[in-house]
Amino acid sequence: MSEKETVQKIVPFKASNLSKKEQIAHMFNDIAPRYDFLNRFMSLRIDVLWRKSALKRLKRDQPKKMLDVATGTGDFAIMANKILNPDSIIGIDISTGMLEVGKQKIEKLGLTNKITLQQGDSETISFPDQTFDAITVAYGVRNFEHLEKGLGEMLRVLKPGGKLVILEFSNPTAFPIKQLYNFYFRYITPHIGKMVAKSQEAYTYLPDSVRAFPQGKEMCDILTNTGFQAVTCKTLTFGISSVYFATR
Ligand SMILES: C[S@@+](CC[C@H](N)C(=O)[O-])C[C@H]1O[C@@H](n2cnc3c(N)ncnc32)[C@H](O)[C@@H]1O
Repeated sequence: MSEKETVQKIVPFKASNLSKKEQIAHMFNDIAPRYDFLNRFMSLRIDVLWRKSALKRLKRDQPKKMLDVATGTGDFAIMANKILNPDSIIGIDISTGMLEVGKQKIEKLGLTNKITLQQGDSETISFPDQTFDAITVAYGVRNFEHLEKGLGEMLRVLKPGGKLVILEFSNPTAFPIKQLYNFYFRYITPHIGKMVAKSQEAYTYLPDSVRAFPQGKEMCDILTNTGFQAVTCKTLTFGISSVYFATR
């Protein structure tokens, strides 16, 4: 079985008959109210630095029309607006619970004229070909039911020369970070998830899916085979996260 097939089989609710996509939507609906807090708490706010580092790469491209795929509660879209100041950003996600939290944040920030969140599936993006100057995805691609389908759709809606930025967890390889990270992810995160978000499944699914997800060269090859060009990967903080850049 290839890595790709393995990650598709990793689901949050092992006894459920629902598809991976349905389970993912349910899981994120459940944890939506606590999602932002847990992100900051569990990463000791380092995720904010990773997000900034990923988005800064788009500065020289000055994208005007942006799409944030798997936008969740909109954090990446909100930061993209601040750093890149495009004309508009559309965020799509399959979880209505996450979108609801995001919409409230955007309204409070007075950004409804710039950022629009709407329900949408990365595997069937409801925009015409060549619509966007740049597409961003933070911690989303690992959750897709069909990774290549999602990547193919992003390629389709990007303008020629348009840029894709993917931020995703990866597995550190160096001693002792690898050992500390594995211990934290395997034994601590599920308990924090259970206590705070009342969902041990979500925070057990997190390390399981990260472990199985293609990363580094393997992920670059998948992007290249999908049709992206100039694909590069940069690891962040000992390889705990990775950013992939690609051009249509
Ligand atoms: C870990 S959250 C990331 C949210 C946000 N991008 C962030 O950086 O905080 C993953 C998100 O991916 C969404 N997702 C998973 N599969 C999706 C799909 N096929 N299409 C759109 N969104 C999807 C989930 O609903 C969830 O909100």
